Amino acid sequence: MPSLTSVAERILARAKKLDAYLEAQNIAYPSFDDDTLDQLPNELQDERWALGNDTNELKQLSRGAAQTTLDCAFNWTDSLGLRVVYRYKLANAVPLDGTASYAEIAAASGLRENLCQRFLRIAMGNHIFAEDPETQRVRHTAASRLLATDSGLCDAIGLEIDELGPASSKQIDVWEKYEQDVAEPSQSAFTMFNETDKPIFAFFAGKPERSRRFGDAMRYFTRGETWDLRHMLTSFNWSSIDQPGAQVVDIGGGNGQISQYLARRTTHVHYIVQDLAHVVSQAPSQLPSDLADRVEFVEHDFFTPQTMEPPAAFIMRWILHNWADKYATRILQGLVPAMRKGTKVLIYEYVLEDHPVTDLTGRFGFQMGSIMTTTFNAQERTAGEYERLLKGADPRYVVDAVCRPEGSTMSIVEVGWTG
Ligand SMILES: C[S@@+](CC[C@H](N)C(=O)[O-])C[C@H]1O[C@@H](n2cnc3c(N)ncnc32)[C@H](O)[C@@H]1O
Repeated sequence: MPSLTSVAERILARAKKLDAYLEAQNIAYPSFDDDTLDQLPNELQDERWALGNDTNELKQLSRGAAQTTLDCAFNWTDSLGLRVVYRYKLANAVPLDGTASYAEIAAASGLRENLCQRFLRIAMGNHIFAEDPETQRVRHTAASRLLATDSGLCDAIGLEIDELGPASSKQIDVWEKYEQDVAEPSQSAFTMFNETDKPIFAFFAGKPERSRRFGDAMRYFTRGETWDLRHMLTSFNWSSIDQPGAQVVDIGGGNGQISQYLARRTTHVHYIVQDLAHVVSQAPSQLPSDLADRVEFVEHDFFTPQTMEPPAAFIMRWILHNWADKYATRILQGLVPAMRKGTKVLIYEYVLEDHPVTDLTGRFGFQMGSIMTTTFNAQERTAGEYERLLKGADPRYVVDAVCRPEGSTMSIVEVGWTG
């Protein structure tokens, strides 16, 4: 194990690099009032996240085994503080460039003054809001200001703290009531918590605001460079299938976002977006008219066998991770009647590392996995788990490559067919 000093020196070297850039560009050092590190160029953003990872390591080493584990156990109190802030819209009760007393925040939010004070002070422990030591008036920090001004961030936080986090409290009850390999989306922690037997999206059908928040939160989480669809282009050789007459089937393709993107970057391929009737009936109205002859929407339930001629490829983004192995197997078996030698299945998913990850940025996949379990009784998978899933669905499936391009969150599992 490196000495504390050597970890600290790594941190110092990274901090110096960031400071040097800020100084050269005349940008202020970051503070809890002004998150200037967002202005770093892409190549230094990696350095910034590495600084956070090293700092977290030093923090855990210095707090020690017992206290670090207790910190983990006490996380729920921070979550509760943030949930109170979110639910009572306390960020909107403080002027963006001024201050408010606890009594004023209480009057604006409807939360009792003593509760405002107690829970805002919990949030302040994480530099979400600050209190003037003399007047005890509350002002914004960079974080609390974002809660008042960035609706995407607010929805992302709301989904985690007010929807999925509370639902996860039922996870162990689900295993005890059903079985540990429960596969039904209608028997998830989410459904048990919400006292429904409807899977999440059917449940949301009667709840437009929760449904909107879910959609907007997903858009927030998947914005930015590492999610950019351009990574799809470098993770597979599209020119190998871009021939006259070629067809690509976008399984559960929703509004056809992936197919539209690929249609603009390939010349010949015709894209068939398959989805359920209610999606397929709406999606074509959002299709740009210049893509009308390249992208087609067809109703197809992916649990039923394909009846079309073998296409050049099937693509699936964010499909298999929503389903337990039992159902993911059926989805893959549904493709079999349209598989021939040369047909590809391109699974575009987060592919989980097959070892524990301790750095803060790399833990994302495991967090996603917990979300899939709580919500659908599903999971993220490692490359080995995809391989086993495919072989179990049909031994003629073969994993040709797993490619995660530099800078990409997502990977393509490229699957062939031995015939
Ligand atoms: C998480 S979304 C992914 C959408 C799209 N692939 C994308 O990456 O933007 C899952 C999609 O699967 C579709 N879906 C769910 N059950 C389905 C089924 N039985 N047959 C076909 N599509 C289904 C949903 O309507 C939704 O469009």
